[in-house]
Amino acid sequence: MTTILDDIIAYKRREMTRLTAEEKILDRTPISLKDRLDTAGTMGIIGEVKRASPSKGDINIGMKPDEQAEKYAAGGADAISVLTDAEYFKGSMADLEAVREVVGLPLLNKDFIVDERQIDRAYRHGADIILLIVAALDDEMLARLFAYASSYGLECIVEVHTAEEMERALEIQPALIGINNRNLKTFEVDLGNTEKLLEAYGHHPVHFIAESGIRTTEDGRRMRVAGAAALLVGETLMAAEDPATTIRALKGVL
Ligand SMILES: O=C(O)c1ccccc1NCC(=O)[C@H](O)[C@H](O)COP(=O)(O)O
Repeated sequence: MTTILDDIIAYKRREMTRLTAEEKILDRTPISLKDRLDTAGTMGIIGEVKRASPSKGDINIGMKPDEQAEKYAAGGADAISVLTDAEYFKGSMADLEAVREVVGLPLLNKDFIVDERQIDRAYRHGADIILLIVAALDDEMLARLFAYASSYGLECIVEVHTAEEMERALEIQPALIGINNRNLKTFEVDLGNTEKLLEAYGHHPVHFIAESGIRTTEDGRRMRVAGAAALLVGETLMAAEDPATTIRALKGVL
């Protein structure tokens, strides 16, 4: 049986055939999230701009990504994540650009990367960080895309959900590893996943980012105690009346 992740990746491969390779031009230095987390005294927060998702359907289709990101920045977010996939998340590269226009924070192009051309595009549209989902890539492709992103100075959040994926991620020695609490096959969310994986792997010299399902300051505290350096928060901030206050509360969890 195919999963939603299989469907998304198949769609991405088809989408890539419409993207042409462009000359690689290095005309800016990406902003580092790693450097920021190296010196952060509080929990790092990556606020996500998310219009819709496969698990929730429409979240806030009509929101203005630049205004949403400004609210996150006002609350002290350490980075902004923008979902750019159109088919499943109703995002776009225009959303990423709109956010780039208004914030000077590290900017994550959150998409399902299977091809170098997506990395060219991320850099051109102002991203500082890309996401590499271990479950979507074989070892050779993971290493190749990681090296290609690094050649632009882009950082990678290497995303894992299982111990096996963690082992594969550590092989390429990334500075940032995202642990997804959402099972992308079943959509089940379990914060215990970050706790379990950090108990086994938290000693590695990596900034671990707890992703998905963070709703309350108690959730944030759990992730901090487990050893997470940062939280990636989407739906909770999209639903918050005052996202800046929610971010301040999450930053202060310990
Ligand atoms: O959010 C989904 O439904 C989803 C489904 C399939 C693949 C990826 C998905 N989400 C991407 C993410 O990683 C989350 O948007 C991110 O971690 C924030 O999660 P949340 O705070 O629960 O919105």
